[in-house]
Amino acid sequence: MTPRTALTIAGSDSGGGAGIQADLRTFFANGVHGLVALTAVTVQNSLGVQGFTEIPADVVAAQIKAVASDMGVNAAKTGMLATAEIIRAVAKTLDETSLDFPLVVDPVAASMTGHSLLREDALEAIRTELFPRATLITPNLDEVGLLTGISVTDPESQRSAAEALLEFGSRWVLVKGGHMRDTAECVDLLTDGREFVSLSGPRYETENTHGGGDTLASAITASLAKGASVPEAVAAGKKFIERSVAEAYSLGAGVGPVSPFWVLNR
Ligand SMILES: Nc1ncnc2c1ncn2[C@@H]1O[C@H](COP(=O)(O)OP(=O)(O)OP(=O)(O)O)[C@@H](O)[C@H]1O
Ligand SMILES: Cc1ncc(CO)c(N)n1
Repeated sequence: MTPRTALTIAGSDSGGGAGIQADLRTFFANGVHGLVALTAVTVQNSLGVQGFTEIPADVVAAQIKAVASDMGVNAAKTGMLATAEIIRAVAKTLDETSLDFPLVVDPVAASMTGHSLLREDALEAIRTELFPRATLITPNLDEVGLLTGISVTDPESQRSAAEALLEFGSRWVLVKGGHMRDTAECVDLLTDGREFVSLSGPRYETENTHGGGDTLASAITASLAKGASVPEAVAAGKKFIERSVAEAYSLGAGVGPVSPFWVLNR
């Protein structure tokens, strides 16, 4: 049987734990065929990002057109987009394909070690060009701060930030709480302005969370590709990332990756 398809528009992580590598292994683990529009090649390992080179914007656009016109896209996600020019090309191409698939925008600004994955001015382009086209956006707390100026420290500020982010035009917002390190639970807040869903799970004691945000967003995208509603897809994504953090492994001298391998032993 032909599986559903999910498209990732994102960068490559030479360390294999984040970026398109995280997306493809998560799509596979969720029974979805992964399609790729590569935006950048990063040079990185467990210690951080040493640099990146972006793919020309017209080549990013051509990759999206090639797969969308021939293979069909059931859902898509964006990760590292590198430059404002690529972001504009992605927005234009998504409009031109005029396919009605759900779009998850993970506004990746920096790696977890703090290295920038976006040229200056590009986060603003994600906000203006992609958020209005997004079914769901999935910022972490650092990205929430950059986008809204709100510093999330508790459930009230998490809710205010979610409401402020909705103003940028996406249908749903998921404010991830992984970076609120002094809480016993990891609480992510999902809202469309009417429904507020607090997704709570244990915070595992591990330093190895490389690729966690990408894995969550791609697990959500895979569920959307299979026809789930946004609340269903986010709940499934949260379960998926929880197990993947619980089974994260050390690799290299720095931060190891979250692991989707647990699905092989189910
Ligand atoms: N230690 C942990 N234990 C359990 N779940 C976690 C842990 N850390 C993060 N998570 C969950 O992982 C997902 C990603 O959250 P986070 O806020 O860390 O995003 P992120 O910063 O984009 O990820 P990263 O930069 O690590 O790729 C969220 O669902 C969050 O609740
Ligand atoms: C290529 C790439 N995309 C996203 C992230 C964020 O996890 C990363 N470290 N590298």
